[in-house]
Amino acid sequence: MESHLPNGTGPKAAAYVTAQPGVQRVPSPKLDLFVQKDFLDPVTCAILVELIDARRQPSTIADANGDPLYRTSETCYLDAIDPRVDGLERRIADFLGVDPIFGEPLQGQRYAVGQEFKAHTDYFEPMGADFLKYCAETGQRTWTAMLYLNTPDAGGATRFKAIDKIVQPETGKLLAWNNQRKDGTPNPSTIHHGMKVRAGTKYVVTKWFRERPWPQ
Ligand SMILES: O=C(O)CCC(=O)C(=O)O
Ligand SMILES: [Fe+2]
Repeated sequence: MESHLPNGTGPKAAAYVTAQPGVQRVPSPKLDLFVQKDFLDPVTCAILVELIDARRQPSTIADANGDPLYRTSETCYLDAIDPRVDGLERRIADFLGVDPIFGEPLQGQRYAVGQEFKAHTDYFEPMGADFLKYCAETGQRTWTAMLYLNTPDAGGATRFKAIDKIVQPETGKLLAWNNQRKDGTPNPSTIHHGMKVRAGTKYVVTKWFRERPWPQ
């Protein structure tokens, strides 16, 4: 398998993920977006749902834009000391070919009916007020890996509006994209929207990787 830089950056990053068994690459020249069904088994997904339910707090955002309904979900950090979380973090890093030292702690999100995360990008705006606060030490975000832990009864899809692609939430399905273009600049075509849940509850975990190691 082709290698790329250990933080997941560089022109070969997408080639590495494309070579993973069973992965689907969403065809688009605008961004590197991948879907892997059944990445995690339903029993482990259910355990993670329980961990999120036990720890959830209202979500926050960087570069707050004054819209209190921008991100209405609840969030928690999941502790890598828990062996089930640690195993998943290593599997995600292996899938992307990224060294786990570049990973932020795994984050869980819970969306009740009507909750959403409006259209946004996961990288930090280079000219934004919060850029230095979030990026001075560890650099920009490189890859996002997001795993659906359950299948909500209705709604809760993830929409990539720049490429007109909607991914439906499904227990165990992994979604991963490169937040950078091949030249290392942030890719605005990664803009995505965690759409409103219409019935039931939606649970996801998200893992972001950085250009430089995350302090352990
Ligand atoms: O829940 C979703 O579908 C998207 C979540 C998301 O974009 C994020 O947490 O950054
Ligand atoms: Fe996001």
